[in-house]
Amino acid sequence: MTVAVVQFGGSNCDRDGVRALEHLGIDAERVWHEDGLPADVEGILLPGGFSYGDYLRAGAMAARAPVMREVRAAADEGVPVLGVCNGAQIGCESSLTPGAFTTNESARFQCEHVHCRVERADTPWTAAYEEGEVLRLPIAHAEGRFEISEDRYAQLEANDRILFRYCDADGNVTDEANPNGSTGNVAGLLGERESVAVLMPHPERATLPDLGLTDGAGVLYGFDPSLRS
Ligand SMILES: NC(=O)CC[C@H](N)C(=O)O
Repeated sequence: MTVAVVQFGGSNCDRDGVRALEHLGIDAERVWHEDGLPADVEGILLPGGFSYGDYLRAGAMAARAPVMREVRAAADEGVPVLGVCNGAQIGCESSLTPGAFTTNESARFQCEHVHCRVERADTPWTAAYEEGEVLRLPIAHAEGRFEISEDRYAQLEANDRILFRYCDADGNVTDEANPNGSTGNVAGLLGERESVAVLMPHPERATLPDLGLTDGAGVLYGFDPSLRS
């Protein structure tokens, strides 16, 4: 299993992604977007950062890079694709996942630890957890507010595509526990296939024990569930 961590100009979590994946025993390599995906790619991580300086809208320009056509084709074949933070913004901008990530309610960049509730534990990205489990994860974004029209939100819920919601330490999904004003406290969601997911919190920054938090490792095991203990 080799995961391609796709680096755009301005990505800054690509190395963190590789380190976290390798810590879990998952082979990973950084791939410069202009070089295209390796032919034998088995997983794709769209890492966090500030691709193209977040100009226009965060993720908007990277979403239009030619490599994203390859990412879409791989996703359609069932290759697991995970977008983290700026990667989540790229995922929504390229319609791998519905909705959009826009400016935080605070209109500020927020770098803090939050709680997230696992909404379903029967997907590759969440099978390491219990449904309702509360995770402690870092966020670091200025444009993390998930927005979607009312009817598409209803569809998301009806199709059970919400993976994580911001919550308090006891798992209550409240306005106070919503760090950025996201619709429905949504912190992560699935694409059309369960093998495609995006989330704003950073699982790769909560995997290496030296960093203090390890709750994110379960998400990364989505690339290779056989390694999960
Ligand atoms: N950590 C990141 O990926 C940053 C996300 C994005 N550039 C923002 O500030 O919204």
